[in-house]
Amino acid sequence: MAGCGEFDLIRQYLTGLGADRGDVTYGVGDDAAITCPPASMPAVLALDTLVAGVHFPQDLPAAAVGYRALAVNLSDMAAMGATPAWALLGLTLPASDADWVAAFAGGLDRLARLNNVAVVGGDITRGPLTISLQITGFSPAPLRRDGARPGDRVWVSGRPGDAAGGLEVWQSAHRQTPRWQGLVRAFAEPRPRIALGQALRGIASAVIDVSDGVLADAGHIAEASQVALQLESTALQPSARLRAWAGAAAGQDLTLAGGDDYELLFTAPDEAGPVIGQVAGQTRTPVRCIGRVVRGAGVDWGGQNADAAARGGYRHFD
Ligand SMILES: Nc1ncnc2c1ncn2[C@@H]1O[C@H](COP(=O)(O)OP(=O)(O)O)[C@@H](O)[C@H]1O
Ligand SMILES: Cc1ncc(C[n+]2csc(CCOP(=O)(O)OP(=O)(O)O)c2C)c(N)n1
Ligand SMILES: [Mg+2]
Repeated sequence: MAGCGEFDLIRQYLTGLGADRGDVTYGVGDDAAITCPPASMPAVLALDTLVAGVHFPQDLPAAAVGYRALAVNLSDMAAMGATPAWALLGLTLPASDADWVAAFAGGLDRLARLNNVAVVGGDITRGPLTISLQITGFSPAPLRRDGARPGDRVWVSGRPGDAAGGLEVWQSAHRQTPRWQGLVRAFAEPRPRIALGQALRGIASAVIDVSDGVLADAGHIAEASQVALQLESTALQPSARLRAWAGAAAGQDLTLAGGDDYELLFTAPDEAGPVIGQVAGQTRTPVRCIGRVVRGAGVDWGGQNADAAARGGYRHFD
């Protein structure tokens, strides 16, 4: 790709991505970005890395890769009840492919603008295709995963399992089949639940985003909060479209342990039920009550200990 060295790529495709924010004094172009954090507001910081072949198929369209790189980080902001502000982008590319970078930047830019996030800097290197994105947000009262109490109800947004089903569709001969495009979109374009996360401040006792699978991430709340989560089998059934794709049994497994959902799993006191219903309406986010918090440890699903099943959740080194 003639004329497309590192600095050309940065100048042409990676400068000024996302929203124009008044609190960015200096973005791309110097050794570091300069921003102005709001006075005495807690900052919330996260970083997630996507590796080709591990977090997304090598041949996923570049725009979807850019979108997902930000979406998974926005999901961490959502789980903390934070408002995202600034992102740093670490891009490792096997070759200087200007078309790929342009499409990648387009997908990232679209979601960044929708969420008022400015990409203020980053780094670009040669190597196996990998995207690392660091995000900073702010929250007057960040939510955590360690506050679940016995008696609380457990809730989840959206339809866990659809994204893992969508990845299966993409990796099959049915990638383009119109009938399965809803599942493919659930994987390629997850909708980070930023509005829901912010609205849950002062309501939820614990929140986590579901990246590894519902059972595995429920286990993280249980462990951090030193409680047990009892999940109802009837409330965690595969969606109709996932059942149509995968069948009942495999659809159930994907729902519990597929991962890649980027939905919010949260707990809240029993009496918060009506206000959670209002929040769901106001933020236009489907939420369902899927169980309750009790004394003890671990996760149980439909009366069975789900710790073994949760190990089906994604682990990089097992
Ligand atoms: N290389 C690392 N160095 C320091 N902290 C890390 C590292 N990797 C992960 N963590 C921290 O471990 C915690 C769990 O990380 P992770 O499982 O990736 O969370 P999430 O699913 O929310 O992305 C987070 O607080 C994260 O910041
Ligand atoms: C090609 C491909 N294979 C498998 C998966 C499934 N997968 C890979 S990583 C992962 C879990 C989430 O990744 P992780 O790095 O643990 O994210 P984090 O919890 O840090 O947000 C899942 C479900 C995928 N997304 N893409
Ligand atoms: Mg992570």
